[in-house]
Amino acid sequence: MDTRALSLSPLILHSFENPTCIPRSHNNHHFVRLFSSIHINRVSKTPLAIQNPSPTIPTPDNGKLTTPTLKQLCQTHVPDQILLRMEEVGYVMPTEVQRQALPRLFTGRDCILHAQTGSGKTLTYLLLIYSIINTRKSAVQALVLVPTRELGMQVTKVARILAAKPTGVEGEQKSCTIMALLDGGTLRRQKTWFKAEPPAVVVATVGSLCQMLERQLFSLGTLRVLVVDEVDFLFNSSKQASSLRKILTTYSSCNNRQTVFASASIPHHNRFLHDAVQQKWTKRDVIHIHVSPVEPMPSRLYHRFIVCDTKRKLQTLLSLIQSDAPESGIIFVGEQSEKSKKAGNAPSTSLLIDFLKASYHGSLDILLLEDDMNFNSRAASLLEVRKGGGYLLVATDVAARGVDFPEMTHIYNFDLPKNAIDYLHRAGRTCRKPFSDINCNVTSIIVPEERFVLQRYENELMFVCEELIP
Ligand SMILES: Nc1ncnc2c1ncn2[C@@H]1O[C@H](COP(=O)(O)OP(=O)(O)OP(=O)(O)O)[C@@H](O)[C@H]1O
Repeated sequence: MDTRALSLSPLILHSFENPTCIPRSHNNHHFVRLFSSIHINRVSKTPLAIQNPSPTIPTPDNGKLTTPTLKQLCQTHVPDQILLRMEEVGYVMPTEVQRQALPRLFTGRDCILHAQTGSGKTLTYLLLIYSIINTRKSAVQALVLVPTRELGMQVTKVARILAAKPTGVEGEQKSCTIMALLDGGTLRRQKTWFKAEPPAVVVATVGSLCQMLERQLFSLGTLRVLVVDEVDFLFNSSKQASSLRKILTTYSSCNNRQTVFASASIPHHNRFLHDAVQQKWTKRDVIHIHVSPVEPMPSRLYHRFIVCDTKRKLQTLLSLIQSDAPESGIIFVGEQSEKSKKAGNAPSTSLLIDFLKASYHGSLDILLLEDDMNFNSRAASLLEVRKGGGYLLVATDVAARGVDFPEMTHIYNFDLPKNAIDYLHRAGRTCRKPFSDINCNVTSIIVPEERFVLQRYENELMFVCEELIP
């Protein structure tokens, strides 16, 4: 998968329009900033090189141009109660994706939201949802599709935080109801809820939603906004892709709804845009908002690797943790193969947990999150993580997509991810505080034969990995 060729295409078009701006190096930060806000209408193949696409507004006192606050960006679109709440929980200035996307989303255009991990895509689409739904109407008006239960719980939580009544606001205004319809939940309660009064917003995993739709427990006929988060992951999943297609075309129509696809990675995005229109998943004038196309990972993220032989990997990891002294860290481990399971071997996650419990004497708690755990144990691990206080989370890629761990400072790839996209999402569990200047680290522990694999990821994602000498 050559992600680089595709993510560079906007640059090539822009450089063509402005021959004096052709960059010398893709790692040049000035260049990255200069080109961070280019938009291309790929369907009509019309390059729209917009340097500053969202409004800058004059301040009343001195007439200088300044960046609008989130509230100013949303003011005439999102209800005041949500805006008050948004500021109350600390969302004051927009992140780059919010600044670029919100004015366009409020015009009703379908959109592909393509921006770095931790850049604030969730708040972007939730503000769109709140700008559209009518809380007095008793119907499902917005649907957010997510790949995992963990991400669904997180999105539901943020949506409910925003919908809660702001402090000091009196009155009986009806607040927005948000239902989580996620794998591993019991659908009985949701069935009763649907019958009594349908929620305005549903956050769902594809499997659970389809079960409800197939049993005709509700329909998507009243849908006004459909968001597909981690869209590339969902379309890549053999279990979920065909159901997702059905939701996009059979159960609902793109003419009745505004559709948003979001992810930090949309490989072959030109092709995806083309397909989205052809298959009628979106309307023809869908826009692609691509923030930082030449810097797909946050610039505060430092990438390192250390080479050792397989037998020394555990000891090397321990030495790294001791010298880094992370506030919190995730140790990513590959999933156990079916062959290894059949042979009765213990999974690497268990071996690692046992090793750390025996050899690590620091202050961090050691936790586990993997696919094979039941949903309750997974939720318990996440709850511990969210309490804060410092932990080392041993995890498979179930923790790599979308999950927000704001306090995370270090990622360790005990096993290399399978591809560059997985590297990007694992790395993206750090550097998740917009406007912070704290640097974070991703360290891969590799055997000599894996150096070329990591090199390939560096080329595809355009980052430099520094070697640590043991
Ligand atoms: N305007 C803002 N001001 C302050 N914090 C923000 C703002 N917008 C988002 N955040 C915070 O930034 C963090 C990352 O946001 P979010 O989870 O939406 O990232 P994302 O773009 O969806 O990342 P990923 O691609 O990894 O899913 C969250 O902790 C969120 O609360």
